[in-house]
Amino acid sequence: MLLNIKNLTKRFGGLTAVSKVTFGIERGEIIGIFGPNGSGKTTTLSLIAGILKPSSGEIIWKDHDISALTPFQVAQQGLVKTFQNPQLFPELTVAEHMRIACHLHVKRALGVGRLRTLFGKSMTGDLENTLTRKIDQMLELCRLYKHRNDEAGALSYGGEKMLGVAMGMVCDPELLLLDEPASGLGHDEISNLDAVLRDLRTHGVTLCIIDHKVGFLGRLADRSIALHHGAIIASGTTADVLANDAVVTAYLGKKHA
Ligand SMILES: Nc1ncnc2c1ncn2[C@@H]1O[C@H](COP(=O)(O)OP(=O)(O)OP(=O)(O)O)[C@@H](O)[C@H]1O
Repeated sequence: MLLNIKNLTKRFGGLTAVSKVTFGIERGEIIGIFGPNGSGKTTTLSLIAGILKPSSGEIIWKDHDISALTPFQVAQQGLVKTFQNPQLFPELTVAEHMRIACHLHVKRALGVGRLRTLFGKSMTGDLENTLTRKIDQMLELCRLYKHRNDEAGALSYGGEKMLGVAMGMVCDPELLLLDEPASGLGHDEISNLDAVLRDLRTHGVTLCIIDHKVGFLGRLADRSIALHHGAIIASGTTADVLANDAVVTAYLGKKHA
């Protein structure tokens, strides 16, 4: 098991946002997390990414408990979270954002030792060229290469969200945690996202995805969990979870096509 979450609990004062959540993720899987607004999805991902600290429970990554690590230390271990709405600089280009993600997340936070791991032994030659190659590769993967010299302010909303994914990918995650990557996207943008995420998996990345879009995540995720009031109410194959009576009642409100 790549990641093992055991009895994960997060309380904000008197509110229990995440309650004894237990699930695992195998390498190469795409895991979906469903649930109505306020059910604890983002809090769960933020706990895994080290952005929040659990009130109790364990987050075991390759046999080590990472629940006390900082977000940078968690990223160093290979777990990276993207944000629902990435905060971009409108006047900087797509490539410049990627460079910021490289330098901030990789060079400064993760250290030169990690850079060597990322870019291989040849890195000692020309770091700039290596970084540029890495950035171009990730922009190609995320279908953003043709926009590399465009200012972020000129991107569509879908392009902005995809840049957030690309910036996460340049940190070379083993597990990418995606917070509502399809929210606000149109049909064509969702098809594009679907294709990109499948390519990321082929590229060797394990994915854990929150989304409200049942059709999108239903097609993509191998397995899913459904949360309600912070607790898991169903888990299993995505088709089984979406057909589960408790999920239909709590989340979907009615049977879906
Ligand atoms: N920092 C915080 N302080 C206090 N309460 C919080 C905090 N963050 C989240 N909550 C509460 O915890 C509960 C779970 O929130 P969370 O954002 O994890 O839900 P969600 O399932 O991601 O919802 P959505 O689909 O609307 O994004 C909600 O009741 C929310 O108001």
